[in-house]
Amino acid sequence: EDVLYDDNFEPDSSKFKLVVDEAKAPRYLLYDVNPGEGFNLRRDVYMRIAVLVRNLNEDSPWILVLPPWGRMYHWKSKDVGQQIRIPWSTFFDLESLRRFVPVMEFADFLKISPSKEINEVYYLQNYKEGWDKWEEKMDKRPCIFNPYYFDSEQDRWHGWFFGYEEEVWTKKLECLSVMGHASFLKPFLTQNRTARSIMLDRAEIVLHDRYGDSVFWQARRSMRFAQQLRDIADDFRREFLDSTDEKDETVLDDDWTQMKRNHGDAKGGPYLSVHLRREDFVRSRRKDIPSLEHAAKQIKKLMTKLKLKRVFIATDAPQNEFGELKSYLEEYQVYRFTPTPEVKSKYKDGGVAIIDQWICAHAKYFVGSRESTFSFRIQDEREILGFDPEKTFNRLCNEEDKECEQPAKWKIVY
Ligand SMILES: C[C@@H]1O[C@H](OP(=O)(O)OP(=O)(O)OC[C@H]2O[C@@H](n3cnc4c(=O)[nH]c(N)nc43)[C@H](O)[C@@H]2O)[C@@H](O)[C@H](O)[C@@H]1O
Repeated sequence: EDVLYDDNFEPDSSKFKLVVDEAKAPRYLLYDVNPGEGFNLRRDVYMRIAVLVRNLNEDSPWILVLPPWGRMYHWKSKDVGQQIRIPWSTFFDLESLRRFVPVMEFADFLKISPSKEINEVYYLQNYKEGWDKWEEKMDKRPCIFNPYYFDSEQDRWHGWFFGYEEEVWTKKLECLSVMGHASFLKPFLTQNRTARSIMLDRAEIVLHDRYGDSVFWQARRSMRFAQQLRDIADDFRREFLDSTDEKDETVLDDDWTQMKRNHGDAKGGPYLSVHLRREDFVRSRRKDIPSLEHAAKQIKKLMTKLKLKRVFIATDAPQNEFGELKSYLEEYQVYRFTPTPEVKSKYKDGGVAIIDQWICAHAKYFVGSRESTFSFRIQDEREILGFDPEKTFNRLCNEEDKECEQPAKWKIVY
């Protein structure tokens, strides 16, 4: 059964900054991440793969196929229907992504591959025996764990495939033990000339090529949130927090490639923003997560120091915990974003998380939670907007943690 690719399909290629060799048909790189990982770690994995695909495009055209969002452990809302097969355009601005690397939605990939086959799937894994010395290497190995299942009648492998498990399949599945950076896979991918579409599952196994360099930041800057979500967050800022881009000096350039800010350019709105990570972190990071009362104490101290009246709380806490926190902060105006049923059903838990992040990104001062990638992504956003790092790289501490070491300052590089 041949895979019928439409070679003329170019997803809005006018925006590509990359020179795509017209003579060669593009190839497709797909990826997925360990099901246990949350939204913001997945965004980090996207960056690793986007840098790889950009690197691949230096030699021949490759398109990164965006893995639909879903089946996320933290996305628990029951009132919004099943949270699977969510396209990237719900959350991100595809035009911005395409200024860094050619991307297409998985649903569009399926349209141009009617047989619904992904030619080859490589399930990445660590080395079973562990390692003494870190060195870049990869080897085909027996699978340590294999979540795919084989249909011997049809000679096909099936698996989750982003919620398309009924339709999508592959003939070839292999496990690859890898220790290395994302672009270490480049020779493996380019020397394989037969497969038009290749998927890397468990892509979080590979590392960033160069964490924190200018290419890393280009990938990060390209991940602009969808306009519709930014609009909802901006309306909330205007209505409740006396915050607009003009006043706060956070106006965005339309094209991120043209945008360059110095630290301190952004002033931010007259409120403190807090990312208070609760839920599973309360149990799994007992030493880091403060009690609600102690969180309130730290918030009060900041409010006094910064002479602010308003505080915005982004949190995954249930409403009763939020109520408790609020009760300790009676002298202040305490806000939480609560979506209307329409917004919730349209944008779901992921969209609400983004709205929270965008509001946090625009405050005069931000304080987050230790080792939460949700807080990290807010920090990067503030670096892009041009805040003073002192007003960004802060965290709440547990009452027992007397040192209260503050987060590393990963400053933007252009
Ligand atoms: C246990 C670990 O937790 C790690 O979580 P961590 O880094 O905080 O951050 P995330 O990877 O984003 O996962 C946390 C999820 O919880 C929800 N959430 C957390 N904080 C907020 C908030 O302030 N507002 C809203 N609206 N939602 C929030 C949201 O769905 C978010 O994607 C994962 O990345 C790891 O993969 C792993 O699962």
